[in-house]
Amino acid sequence: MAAILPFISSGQESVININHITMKFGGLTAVDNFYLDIKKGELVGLIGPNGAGKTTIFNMITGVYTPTIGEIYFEDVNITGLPANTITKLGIARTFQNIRLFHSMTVFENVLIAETTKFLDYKTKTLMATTNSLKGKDLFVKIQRQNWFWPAVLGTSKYKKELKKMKEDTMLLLERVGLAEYANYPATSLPYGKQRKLEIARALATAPKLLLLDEPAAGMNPQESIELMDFINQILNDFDLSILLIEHDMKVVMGVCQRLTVLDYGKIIAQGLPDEIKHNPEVIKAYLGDDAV
Ligand SMILES: Nc1ncnc2c1ncn2[C@@H]1O[C@H](COP(=O)(O)OP(=O)(O)OP(=O)(O)O)[C@@H](O)[C@H]1O
Repeated sequence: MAAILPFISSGQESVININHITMKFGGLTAVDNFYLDIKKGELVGLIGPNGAGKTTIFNMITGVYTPTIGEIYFEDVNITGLPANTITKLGIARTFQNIRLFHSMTVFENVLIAETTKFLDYKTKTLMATTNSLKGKDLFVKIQRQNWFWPAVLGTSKYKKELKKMKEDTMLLLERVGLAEYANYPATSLPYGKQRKLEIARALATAPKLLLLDEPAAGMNPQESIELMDFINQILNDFDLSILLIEHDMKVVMGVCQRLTVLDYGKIIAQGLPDEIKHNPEVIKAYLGDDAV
């Protein structure tokens, strides 16, 4: 096996430090002793064949799963096992492999609902995170009607002020990501590439410091992938972010990532710069099989 060179620290502050985490599902070890340190402003790629454990790592970072072994530190806070909504509030946002927009809402409303999560109380956030039967507008209406939250604030000047600010922030965000002209369009009427962009915009509305992107180029045509690369670079700079990117499209991975970690069967098989990874025999073997090396 080729040597795994440790990443040489740039001396910058870490945004996240993943400290040797393992995730077991019964007898299956989906992730085995995974570690990664991401610095502020970095864009790191997490790649590997299907089933390698990439999404499971996102699920551990975001609180969907608690690692069987190991710890995760976000800005020096141990977030291992914290509820997902607390982790969002601390500053980690994600997108999913399959687009998860609120279908019956407009572009504006999709971002507004994420803006509101900055203001909603714990119970409301839990409801949003756990309500599977309600979608889109129905969910929004239900949240607004909750007699343990909204009546207390509805009509008060504080609420009105906050709502006004949320709407302004939503419009500002849509302008910054180039979606303002579509604000009143139904979200699902947008072309596929723009729906992906909207999903990322919705994640940005929670003001993350770390953004996890799970296969954002999936299903995109070559032109949309090129635009996505520009967009990822733009938000990295404009929103003062760090990004961890899962992606199968190697053109996108090699085009935007500053360094890469490669997984196979839950284990790290290589870490390094894109050019080093491209020629790493272990990586070529994992993707193409023994005959390739
Ligand atoms: N909740 C779960 N229960 C049992 N097994 C699981 C669970 N979640 C994931 N796995 C298994 O863990 C392994 C890693 O899955 P994971 O989805 O993390 O891989 P991946 O690298 O993201 O794959 P892909 O590129 O296809 O999305 C797979 O064998 C998967 O079947």
